[in-house]
Amino acid sequence: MSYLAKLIGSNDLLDETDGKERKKLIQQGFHLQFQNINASVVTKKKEKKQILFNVSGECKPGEILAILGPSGAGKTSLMNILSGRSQCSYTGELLVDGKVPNKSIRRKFCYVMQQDLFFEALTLRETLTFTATIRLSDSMSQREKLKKVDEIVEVLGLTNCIDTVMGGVSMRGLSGGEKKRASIACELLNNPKLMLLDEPTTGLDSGAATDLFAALEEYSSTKSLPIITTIHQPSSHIFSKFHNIMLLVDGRLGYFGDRVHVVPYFEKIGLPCSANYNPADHLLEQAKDADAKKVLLEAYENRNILQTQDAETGEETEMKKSSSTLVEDDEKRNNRSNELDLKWPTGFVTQFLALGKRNFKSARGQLLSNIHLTFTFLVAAIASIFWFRIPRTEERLADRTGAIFFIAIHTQFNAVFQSITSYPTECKIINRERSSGAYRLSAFMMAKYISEIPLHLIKPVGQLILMYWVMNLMPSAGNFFMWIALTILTTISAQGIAIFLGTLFTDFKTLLASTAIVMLTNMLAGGWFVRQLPKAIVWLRYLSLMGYGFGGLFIVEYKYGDPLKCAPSNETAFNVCKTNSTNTISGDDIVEKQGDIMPLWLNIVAPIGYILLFRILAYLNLRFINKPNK
Ligand SMILES: Nc1ncnc2c1ncn2[C@@H]1O[C@H](COP(=O)(O)OP(=O)(O)OP(=O)(O)O)[C@@H](O)[C@H]1O
Repeated sequence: MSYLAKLIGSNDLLDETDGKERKKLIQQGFHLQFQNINASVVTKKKEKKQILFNVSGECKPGEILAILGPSGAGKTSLMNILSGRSQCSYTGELLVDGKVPNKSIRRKFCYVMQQDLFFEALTLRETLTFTATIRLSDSMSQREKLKKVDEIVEVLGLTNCIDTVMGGVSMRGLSGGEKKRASIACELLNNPKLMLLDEPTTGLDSGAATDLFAALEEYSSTKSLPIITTIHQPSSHIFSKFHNIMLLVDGRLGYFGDRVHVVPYFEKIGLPCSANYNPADHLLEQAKDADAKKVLLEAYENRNILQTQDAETGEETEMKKSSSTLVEDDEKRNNRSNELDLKWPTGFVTQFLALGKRNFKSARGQLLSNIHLTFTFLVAAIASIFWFRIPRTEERLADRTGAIFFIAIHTQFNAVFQSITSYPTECKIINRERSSGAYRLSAFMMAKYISEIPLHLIKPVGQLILMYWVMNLMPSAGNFFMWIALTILTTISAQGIAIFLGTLFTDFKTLLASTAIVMLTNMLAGGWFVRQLPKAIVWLRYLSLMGYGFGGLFIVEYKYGDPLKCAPSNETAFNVCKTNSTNTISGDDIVEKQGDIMPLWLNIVAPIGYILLFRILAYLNLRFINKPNK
């Protein structure tokens, strides 16, 4: 039995759970109607470009609507608008069961986008388990959720690759077709009431594509689920599964109506399709041909399919009644997206734990990869060679201070740049998940802040353990543990800067450039390279995390360490060496000579402030400014 046949046979897939007693319900899907959708984008040259022109249509429960059209016709743009995730500006009307959809209705839309996005290092099982844990109601036990995962895996034919990593740019994993099915599986776990599929056959061979649509057709009719799909070149077999066809030609409607009427319609307008020729191919050829396009658009302008259909059924839809008054614009849409809706499928704790687990697994693969561990060890080894067993003497004071500064800046640069490298893919996935209302932002942020900390600490602490003894830093347990504590503090606070910048700049090149500028300023203001900052920017010293990191280590090493042996009296830079009979320089003298070193308490309190400040700023930025499209 093919996986599609099994899918058809699975009655459980969309069952709702009601407390202890699980009732099998036939899922009644939504009736989606849209009218006069006009959309435009602003090009790089700052010109407004209209990409959709008065596009109208509908999809009833249990029907499959296929949106066809040549590349660039506007199919994906329309799908983005219907799913509520469009970034372009648009006007028009969209109704679900006769009402403007709110956030909780939109959460029941599932949208399988063209690009499959996953955390590369997670296996398919981990990915689906995460989705089930977070998207299926808390009233289901984890065992039931896992059972559902198994069912979906089986019906979608993914059993053989369940323990394969998802893969992506940096590692190989699932094939394209498997990833597409994995995307569908993730969405099915959300018990959708409307399915939107953008090019679901990409990466599938013709047999698998046919199977997929056979299943979708059956699925749609048994669950009364409306499915809207874009598709490039369906075979005639797949074409026969569609109930309605929408043909887009340069953003305009070339045809919208019943699939069985499409061939007679084309014949009627003078664009006949040869017998035994795939109607889908014919439609696309006409939509590309300059002369045929004109005929198509003119013919369609003089016809209103919705009205024709209504005339056939004798019904007047609410959409038609309200079309002249209910025109949705960007402002209304934004207001609507701010509506308070507390109906999350799962509670904060479930979301926090699941997100923390996923984040940990995903970051572990990246932060503790062999290449990173080798790099960490090599840096520690090279630094240890350069600063090998520095004697506690005045002659080597500059070298010892240089080693302290190196450790302070290396810890921070490492924490920041390692954090930002994962953002480009991570941000896209998270925006997509937030758009579909998968979890609370607060649960995500808390999970991100906490789950990654141990991973971020392993390398700097490991490096420090090696370098501390080889470099001959103050040989006392108290000092050593203070160094470890300060390194942990510096790492966590630097990670906060990276998280904030990552939420601020979504484009990776901009993120990289701005991080470099922030870190350079941070370093220059830190009091090592420039001792006397110009008056106008002296305040930067108080913002420099590098300065606090360096200052803390400096005080612990000198002030709370053994004194240094003086240089010969004709070479010493310390007056105390000329008068002091012990021939040593105390930590206080060194701190005083260095100048511009903040007290230890401030070097601890300020990074703690950074930890909180940048994490709060990152949350507020994602909450109110860099919001995903709803
Ligand atoms: N942000 C944007 N800036 C400029 N042009 C855009 C933008 N988004 C979409 N477009 C343009 O809008 C038109 C429709 O794009 P869309 O991706 O919807 O087409 P499509 O039919 O889905 O194409 P394909 O089948 O190749 O995916 C194209 O001409 C595209 O270049």
